[in-house]
Amino acid sequence: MSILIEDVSKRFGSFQAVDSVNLHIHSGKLVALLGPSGSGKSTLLRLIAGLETPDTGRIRISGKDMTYENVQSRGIGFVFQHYALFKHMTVRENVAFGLQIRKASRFYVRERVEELLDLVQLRGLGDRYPSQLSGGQRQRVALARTLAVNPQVLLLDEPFGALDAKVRKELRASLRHLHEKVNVTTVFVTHDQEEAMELADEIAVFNKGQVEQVGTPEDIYDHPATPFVMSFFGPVNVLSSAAGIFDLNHSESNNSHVFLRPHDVLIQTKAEETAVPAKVKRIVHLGWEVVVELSLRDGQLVTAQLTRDRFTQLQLLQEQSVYVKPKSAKTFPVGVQLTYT
Ligand SMILES: Nc1ncnc2c1ncn2[C@@H]1O[C@H](COP(=O)(O)OP(=O)(O)OP(=O)(O)O)[C@@H](O)[C@H]1O
Repeated sequence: MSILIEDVSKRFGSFQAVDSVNLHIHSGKLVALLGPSGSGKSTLLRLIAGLETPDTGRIRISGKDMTYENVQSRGIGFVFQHYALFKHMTVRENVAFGLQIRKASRFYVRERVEELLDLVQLRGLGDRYPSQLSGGQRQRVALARTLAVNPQVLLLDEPFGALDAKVRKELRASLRHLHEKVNVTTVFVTHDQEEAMELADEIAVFNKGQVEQVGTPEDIYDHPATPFVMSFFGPVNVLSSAAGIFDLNHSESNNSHVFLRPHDVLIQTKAEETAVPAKVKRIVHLGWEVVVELSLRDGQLVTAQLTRDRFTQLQLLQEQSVYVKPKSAKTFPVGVQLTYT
């Protein structure tokens, strides 16, 4: 089931939470809404669910205008960060709940619940109560309970937000696995760039209520449309002038900022036509990678990230004179919003 968001806006008092958003979520895809806190992701999710009504625009699910339909008629399953399971019910009873309300036959409920417990890898825990489960297991029950009634669309609002890093990683893998099996159109809110990249078929990057870019994780990482998007996706050097890092014949004008990923800064010990002189200021060892801070000839600082092997090859020392050149860089005109902070 596809979801079409057409020019949707939502204001709370004088605050524009969602600002003229257009987004096409294709059937069967897992799409992440990614952005900093307060950028409007959850509000858009609530608008899709029917928990809020937009001020302007249309929301179509499978082609049907659902903008003013109530929550129940939208066929949507919702999982929140703190999903309240029924504490007095076992796992099995929790998963069965929606089916029993819909008066499904006892036989169907029994079969379906076991199938779902299998799907979320909780077979054998059906008789436990929520208090006897870990946080990750509870979110799996929440997913099974939501999927039990075959929603047309699954909406997840930071579902792993309250869990520790290791459990989050495990649950990401199981959500991806589950999505491949169930193939329900899924919209996932997160502020974690790595989570979005690992899970999503497509990412919509939010900033101040607007969508800055939509694309596959590779697309967005390799071809960020704006400085905001580039700086949101991992560390980046922002240089105020191109002259410091490009050789002087380079065509980049000084009316632009240069955005350069640390792993795209190449260091060498010998002079070369396109490399510019720099000095090693600081060396930080981080296990398999080494971060080197350099000062360029015009005083600008730039951070390079290299593998330990490459570092050992170069045998860099503090205050050493070296040569650097960008493997790849992006320039954005002066005057646009530079980063998300
Ligand atoms: N019901 C409401 N009444 C007033 N303001 C609201 C309401 N819901 C959301 N907002 C405001 O709208 C803005 C966007 O909120 P939203 O929850 O959509 O952001 P978000 O990107 O999901 O951020 P987070 O990750 O922190 O939840 C926030 O500044 C929030 O305070």
